[in-house]
Amino acid sequence: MTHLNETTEKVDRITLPLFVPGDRPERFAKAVAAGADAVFVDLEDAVAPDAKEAARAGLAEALAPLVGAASILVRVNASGTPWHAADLVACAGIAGLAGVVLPKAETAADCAGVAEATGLPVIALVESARGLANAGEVAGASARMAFGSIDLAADLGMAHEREVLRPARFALAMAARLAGQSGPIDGVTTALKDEELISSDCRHAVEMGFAGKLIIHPAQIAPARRGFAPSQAECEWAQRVLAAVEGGAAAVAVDGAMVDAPVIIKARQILARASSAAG
Ligand SMILES: CC(C)(COP(=O)(O)OP(=O)(O)OC[C@H]1O[C@@H](n2cnc3c(N)ncnc32)[C@H](O)[C@@H]1OP(=O)(O)O)[C@@H](O)C(=O)NCCC(=O)NCCSC(=O)C[C@H](O)C(=O)O
Ligand SMILES: [Mg+2]
Repeated sequence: MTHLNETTEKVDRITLPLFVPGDRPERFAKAVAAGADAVFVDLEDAVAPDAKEAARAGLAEALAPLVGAASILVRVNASGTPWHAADLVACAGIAGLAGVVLPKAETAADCAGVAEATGLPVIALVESARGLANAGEVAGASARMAFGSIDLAADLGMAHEREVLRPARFALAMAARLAGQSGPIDGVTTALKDEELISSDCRHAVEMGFAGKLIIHPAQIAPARRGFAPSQAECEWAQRVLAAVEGGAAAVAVDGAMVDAPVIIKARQILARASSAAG
Protein backbone atom coordinates (compact mmCIF):
# COMPACT_ATOMS: atom_id res chain seq x y z
CA MET A 1 0.00 0.00 0.00
CA THR A 2 2.85 2.37 0.91
CA HIS A 3 4.45 1.57 -2.44
CA LEU A 4 1.19 2.35 -4.28
CA ASN A 5 0.82 5.64 -2.36
CA GLU A 6 4.38 6.63 -3.29
CA THR A 7 3.88 5.85 -6.97
CA THR A 8 0.52 7.66 -6.97
CA GLU A 9 2.27 10.73 -5.57
CA LYS A 10 4.83 10.51 -8.37
CA VAL A 11 2.01 10.40 -10.91
CA ASP A 12 0.33 13.41 -9.24
CA ARG A 13 3.47 15.47 -9.83
CA ILE A 14 4.12 14.62 -13.49
CA THR A 15 4.26 17.80 -15.56
CA LEU A 16 6.12 17.11 -18.80
CA PRO A 17 6.25 13.41 -19.72
CA LEU A 18 8.17 12.51 -22.88
CA PHE A 19 6.73 9.80 -25.13
CA VAL A 20 9.08 7.36 -26.78
CA PRO A 21 7.91 4.56 -29.09
CA GLY A 22 8.12 1.13 -27.43
CA ASP A 23 9.82 -0.38 -30.49
CA ARG A 24 12.73 2.13 -30.31
CA PRO A 25 14.66 0.83 -27.26
CA GLU A 26 17.80 2.59 -28.49
CA ARG A 27 15.95 5.85 -27.68
CA PHE A 28 14.82 4.92 -24.14
CA ALA A 29 18.01 6.14 -22.42
CA LYS A 30 17.94 9.33 -24.53
CA ALA A 31 14.38 9.92 -23.39
CA VAL A 32 15.37 9.49 -19.73
CA ALA A 33 18.35 11.85 -20.17
CA ALA A 34 16.34 14.47 -22.06
CA GLY A 35 15.19 16.33 -18.93
CA ALA A 36 11.50 15.39 -18.92
CA ASP A 37 10.06 14.55 -15.52
CA ALA A 38 8.70 11.20 -16.73
CA VAL A 39 8.98 8.95 -19.75
CA PHE A 40 5.93 7.31 -21.34
CA VAL A 41 7.00 4.26 -23.33
CA ASP A 42 4.34 3.75 -25.97
CA LEU A 43 2.99 0.38 -27.07
CA GLU A 44 -0.08 1.96 -28.72
CA ASP A 45 -0.23 4.29 -31.72
CA ALA A 46 3.53 4.87 -32.09
CA VAL A 47 4.04 1.12 -32.67
CA ALA A 48 2.73 -0.55 -35.82
CA PRO A 49 0.48 -3.61 -35.33
CA ASP A 50 3.09 -6.04 -36.66
CA ALA A 51 5.75 -4.65 -34.29
CA LYS A 52 3.68 -4.73 -31.10
CA GLU A 53 4.49 -8.26 -29.90
CA ALA A 54 8.24 -7.75 -30.27
CA ALA A 55 8.09 -4.32 -28.60
CA ARG A 56 6.29 -5.78 -25.61
CA ALA A 57 8.61 -8.79 -25.39
CA GLY A 58 11.70 -6.60 -25.20
CA LEU A 59 10.33 -4.09 -22.73
CA ALA A 60 11.35 -5.55 -19.34
CA GLU A 61 14.97 -6.05 -20.36
CA ALA A 62 15.28 -2.66 -22.06
CA LEU A 63 13.75 -0.80 -19.11
CA ALA A 64 15.52 -2.67 -16.30
CA PRO A 65 18.56 -0.33 -16.18
CA LEU A 66 16.37 2.80 -16.41
CA VAL A 67 13.46 2.37 -14.00
CA GLY A 68 15.52 3.38 -10.96
CA ALA A 69 16.72 6.59 -12.63
CA ALA A 70 13.38 8.02 -13.78
CA SER A 71 9.62 7.82 -13.52
CA ILE A 72 8.76 5.47 -16.35
CA LEU A 73 5.22 4.56 -17.37
CA VAL A 74 4.02 2.36 -20.21
CA ARG A 75 1.15 3.32 -22.50
CA VAL A 76 -0.59 0.02 -23.18
CA ASN A 77 -3.00 -0.71 -26.00
CA ALA A 78 -6.63 0.14 -25.28
CA SER A 79 -9.16 -2.15 -23.60
CA GLY A 80 -10.84 -4.32 -26.22
CA THR A 81 -7.78 -4.53 -28.49
CA PRO A 82 -6.03 -7.88 -29.09
CA TRP A 83 -2.89 -6.64 -27.28
CA HIS A 84 -4.41 -5.17 -24.11
CA ALA A 85 -4.36 -8.19 -21.77
CA ALA A 86 -0.78 -9.20 -22.62
CA ASP A 87 0.39 -5.58 -22.27
CA LEU A 88 -0.99 -5.55 -18.72
CA VAL A 89 0.79 -8.78 -17.83
CA ALA A 90 4.04 -7.30 -19.16
CA CYS A 91 3.59 -4.11 -17.11
CA ALA A 92 2.90 -6.10 -13.94
CA GLY A 93 6.23 -7.86 -14.49
CA ILE A 94 8.38 -4.71 -14.76
CA ALA A 95 9.72 -3.89 -11.29
CA GLY A 96 9.85 -0.17 -10.53
CA LEU A 97 7.38 0.98 -13.19
CA ALA A 98 5.66 4.18 -12.00
CA GLY A 99 2.33 3.54 -13.69
CA VAL A 100 0.32 2.66 -16.75
CA VAL A 101 -1.17 5.06 -19.28
CA LEU A 102 -4.50 3.78 -20.60
CA PRO A 103 -5.47 5.19 -24.01
CA LYS A 104 -9.12 5.52 -25.09
CA ALA A 105 -10.17 5.33 -21.41
CA GLU A 106 -13.95 5.42 -21.53
CA THR A 107 -15.32 3.94 -18.31
CA ALA A 108 -14.45 3.41 -14.66
CA ALA A 109 -14.31 -0.32 -15.43
CA ASP A 110 -11.59 0.24 -18.08
CA CYS A 111 -9.40 2.00 -15.50
CA ALA A 112 -10.17 -0.36 -12.63
CA GLY A 113 -9.29 -3.35 -14.84
CA VAL A 114 -5.82 -1.92 -15.52
CA ALA A 115 -5.20 -1.01 -11.87
CA GLU A 116 -6.26 -4.49 -10.71
CA ALA A 117 -4.21 -6.36 -13.30
CA THR A 118 -1.01 -4.37 -12.74
CA GLY A 119 -1.22 -3.01 -9.18
CA LEU A 120 -0.05 0.33 -10.61
CA PRO A 121 -1.52 3.85 -10.75
CA VAL A 122 -3.40 4.53 -13.97
CA ILE A 123 -3.23 7.70 -16.04
CA ALA A 124 -6.44 7.74 -18.08
CA LEU A 125 -6.03 9.23 -21.53
CA VAL A 126 -9.41 10.69 -22.44
CA GLU A 127 -9.60 10.90 -26.21
CA SER A 128 -13.03 9.83 -27.44
CA ALA A 129 -16.57 11.20 -27.28
CA ARG A 130 -17.52 8.41 -24.86
CA GLY A 131 -14.50 8.99 -22.64
CA LEU A 132 -15.25 12.70 -22.47
CA ALA A 133 -18.93 12.09 -21.70
CA ASN A 134 -17.83 9.76 -18.87
CA ALA A 135 -14.97 11.98 -17.67
CA GLY A 136 -16.37 12.05 -14.12
CA GLU A 137 -16.37 8.27 -13.67
CA VAL A 138 -13.01 7.93 -15.45
CA ALA A 139 -11.48 10.50 -13.07
CA GLY A 140 -12.96 8.67 -10.09
CA ALA A 141 -11.27 5.41 -11.11
CA SER A 142 -7.86 6.75 -12.16
CA ALA A 143 -4.91 8.48 -10.48
CA ARG A 144 -4.64 11.24 -13.08
CA MET A 145 -6.10 12.20 -16.44
CA ALA A 146 -4.46 13.24 -19.69
CA PHE A 147 -6.03 14.70 -22.82
CA GLY A 148 -5.71 12.86 -26.14
CA SER A 149 -6.62 15.90 -28.18
CA ILE A 150 -5.63 14.45 -31.56
CA ASP A 151 -7.77 11.34 -31.20
CA LEU A 152 -10.66 13.32 -29.72
CA ALA A 153 -10.65 15.75 -32.67
CA ALA A 154 -10.60 12.77 -35.04
CA ASP A 155 -13.40 10.98 -33.17
CA LEU A 156 -15.60 14.07 -33.30
CA GLY A 157 -14.63 15.11 -36.84
CA MET A 158 -13.42 18.44 -35.45
CA ALA A 159 -10.34 20.56 -36.06
CA HIS A 160 -7.36 19.94 -33.74
CA GLU A 161 -7.52 23.56 -32.72
CA ARG A 162 -7.42 25.42 -29.42
CA GLU A 163 -10.79 27.20 -29.53
CA VAL A 164 -12.65 24.16 -30.93
CA LEU A 165 -11.34 22.00 -28.08
CA ARG A 166 -11.90 24.55 -25.29
CA PRO A 167 -15.10 22.82 -23.98
CA ALA A 168 -13.31 19.46 -23.84
CA ARG A 169 -10.44 20.93 -21.80
CA PHE A 170 -12.97 22.60 -19.50
CA ALA A 171 -14.79 19.28 -18.96
CA LEU A 172 -11.56 17.46 -18.15
CA ALA A 173 -10.38 20.13 -15.71
CA MET A 174 -13.78 19.98 -13.97
CA ALA A 175 -13.71 16.17 -13.73
CA ALA A 176 -10.16 16.13 -12.35
CA ARG A 177 -11.02 18.78 -9.77
CA LEU A 178 -14.16 16.95 -8.62
CA ALA A 179 -12.16 13.73 -8.24
CA GLY A 180 -9.52 15.51 -6.16
CA GLN A 181 -6.79 14.90 -8.75
CA SER A 182 -3.96 17.20 -9.83
CA GLY A 183 -4.77 19.15 -12.98
CA PRO A 184 -4.88 16.99 -16.11
CA ILE A 185 -1.95 16.61 -18.50
CA ASP A 186 -2.67 18.41 -21.75
CA GLY A 187 -2.39 16.91 -25.23
CA VAL A 188 0.36 16.99 -27.80
CA THR A 189 1.59 19.89 -29.94
CA THR A 190 2.40 18.05 -33.17
CA ALA A 191 4.90 20.70 -34.41
CA LEU A 192 8.10 19.19 -33.04
CA LYS A 193 10.29 22.28 -32.94
CA ASP A 194 8.01 25.35 -33.07
CA GLU A 195 9.13 26.78 -29.72
CA GLU A 196 6.77 29.74 -29.75
CA LEU A 197 3.73 27.56 -30.42
CA ILE A 198 4.74 25.00 -27.77
CA SER A 199 5.19 27.71 -25.09
CA SER A 200 1.93 29.36 -26.05
CA ASP A 201 0.05 26.02 -26.01
CA CYS A 202 1.40 25.49 -22.47
CA ARG A 203 0.24 28.96 -21.38
CA HIS A 204 -3.22 28.07 -22.73
CA ALA A 205 -3.08 24.77 -20.82
CA VAL A 206 -2.36 26.67 -17.58
CA GLU A 207 -5.28 29.03 -18.29
CA MET A 208 -7.53 25.98 -18.70
CA GLY A 209 -6.49 24.46 -15.35
CA PHE A 210 -4.06 21.87 -16.74
CA ALA A 211 -0.90 20.99 -14.84
CA GLY A 212 1.19 19.34 -17.54
CA LYS A 213 1.57 18.50 -21.20
CA LEU A 214 2.39 15.40 -23.22
CA ILE A 215 5.75 15.88 -24.96
CA ILE A 216 6.82 13.95 -28.07
CA HIS A 217 10.32 15.24 -28.85
CA PRO A 218 13.22 16.31 -26.61
CA ALA A 219 13.23 19.73 -28.31
CA GLN A 220 9.75 20.43 -26.87
CA ILE A 221 10.83 20.19 -23.22
CA ALA A 222 12.53 23.59 -22.77
CA PRO A 223 9.80 25.67 -24.46
CA ALA A 224 7.13 23.72 -22.59
CA ARG A 225 8.87 24.42 -19.29
CA ARG A 226 8.97 28.13 -20.16
CA GLY A 227 5.27 28.05 -21.02
CA PHE A 228 4.32 26.55 -17.65
CA ALA A 229 6.45 28.95 -15.63
CA PRO A 230 4.68 32.16 -14.60
CA SER A 231 6.14 35.39 -15.98
CA GLN A 232 8.19 37.78 -13.87
CA ALA A 233 5.25 40.23 -13.91
CA GLU A 234 2.84 37.55 -12.64
CA CYS A 235 5.24 36.61 -9.81
CA GLU A 236 5.71 40.24 -8.81
CA TRP A 237 1.92 40.77 -8.80
CA ALA A 238 1.45 37.64 -6.63
CA GLN A 239 4.07 38.90 -4.17
CA ARG A 240 2.36 42.32 -4.00
CA VAL A 241 -0.96 40.59 -3.30
CA LEU A 242 0.46 38.47 -0.47
CA ALA A 243 2.29 41.45 1.02
CA ALA A 244 -0.93 43.49 0.97
CA VAL A 245 -2.89 40.91 3.00
CA GLU A 246 -0.07 40.09 5.42
CA GLY A 247 -1.75 42.05 8.19
CA GLY A 248 -4.87 39.85 7.91
CA ALA A 249 -7.16 42.17 5.93
CA ALA A 250 -9.84 40.20 4.01
CA ALA A 251 -10.32 42.66 1.16
CA VAL A 252 -7.74 45.18 -0.04
CA ALA A 253 -6.86 46.98 -3.27
CA VAL A 254 -3.70 46.08 -5.23
CA ASP A 255 -2.79 47.94 -8.43
CA GLY A 256 -6.28 49.49 -8.37
CA ALA A 257 -8.07 46.09 -8.31
CA MET A 258 -9.86 44.26 -5.52
CA VAL A 259 -8.06 41.43 -3.78
CA ASP A 260 -9.96 38.99 -1.58
CA ALA A 261 -9.83 35.27 -0.73
CA PRO A 262 -9.96 33.73 -4.27
CA VAL A 263 -7.46 36.28 -5.58
CA ILE A 264 -5.12 35.29 -2.76
CA ILE A 265 -5.53 31.63 -3.78
CA LYS A 266 -4.64 32.60 -7.36
CA ALA A 267 -1.53 34.47 -6.15
CA ARG A 268 -0.41 31.41 -4.17
CA GLN A 269 -0.96 29.16 -7.21
CA ILE A 270 1.28 31.41 -9.31
CA LEU A 271 4.08 31.30 -6.73
CA ALA A 272 3.71 27.50 -6.41
CA ARG A 273 4.11 27.18 -10.21
CA ALA A 274 7.16 29.43 -10.04
CA SER A 275 8.74 27.31 -7.35
CA SER A 276 8.04 24.02 -9.19
CA ALA A 277 9.41 25.54 -12.42
CA ALA A 278 12.57 26.46 -10.53
CA GLY A 279 12.87 22.78 -9.56
C1 LIG B 1 8.26 12.33 -34.03
C2 LIG B 1 9.53 11.52 -34.07
C3 LIG B 1 9.29 10.26 -34.89
C4 LIG B 1 10.63 12.35 -34.74
O1 LIG B 1 11.81 11.56 -34.74
P1 LIG B 1 13.07 12.00 -35.60
O2 LIG B 1 12.64 12.43 -36.97
O3 LIG B 1 14.11 10.93 -35.53
O4 LIG B 1 13.58 13.29 -34.79
P2 LIG B 1 14.96 14.04 -34.81
O5 LIG B 1 15.76 13.67 -36.00
O6 LIG B 1 14.67 15.49 -34.63
O7 LIG B 1 15.69 13.51 -33.50
C5 LIG B 1 16.74 14.23 -32.94
C6 LIG B 1 17.35 13.50 -31.79
O8 LIG B 1 16.37 13.34 -30.75
C7 LIG B 1 16.12 11.96 -30.49
N1 LIG B 1 14.68 11.81 -30.27
C8 LIG B 1 13.69 12.23 -31.06
N2 LIG B 1 12.51 11.94 -30.52
C9 LIG B 1 12.78 11.31 -29.36
C10 LIG B 1 11.96 10.77 -28.32
N3 LIG B 1 10.61 10.83 -28.40
N4 LIG B 1 12.56 10.24 -27.26
C11 LIG B 1 13.91 10.18 -27.16
N5 LIG B 1 14.76 10.68 -28.10
C12 LIG B 1 14.17 11.23 -29.18
C13 LIG B 1 16.61 11.24 -31.71
O9 LIG B 1 17.01 9.94 -31.36
C14 LIG B 1 17.78 12.10 -32.13
O10 LIG B 1 18.89 11.82 -31.29
P3 LIG B 1 20.37 11.83 -31.85
O11 LIG B 1 20.38 10.83 -32.97
O12 LIG B 1 21.23 11.44 -30.68
O13 LIG B 1 20.62 13.22 -32.34
C15 LIG B 1 10.00 11.16 -32.64
O14 LIG B 1 10.27 12.34 -31.95
C16 LIG B 1 9.02 10.30 -31.87
O15 LIG B 1 8.95 9.11 -32.09
N6 LIG B 1 8.25 10.89 -30.93
C17 LIG B 1 7.34 10.18 -30.08
C18 LIG B 1 6.13 9.68 -30.86
C19 LIG B 1 5.15 9.00 -29.96
O16 LIG B 1 5.50 8.28 -29.05
N7 LIG B 1 3.83 9.23 -30.19
C20 LIG B 1 2.81 8.73 -29.36
C21 LIG B 1 2.32 9.78 -28.40
S1 LIG B 1 1.35 10.97 -29.20
C22 LIG B 1 -0.12 10.99 -28.33
O17 LIG B 1 -0.19 10.59 -27.24
C23 LIG B 1 -1.29 11.54 -28.98
C24 LIG B 1 -2.58 11.20 -28.23
O18 LIG B 1 -2.79 9.83 -28.15
C25 LIG B 1 -3.71 11.87 -28.95
O19 LIG B 1 -4.53 11.17 -29.54
O20 LIG B 1 -3.76 13.10 -28.91
MG1 LIG C 1 -4.40 9.07 -29.06
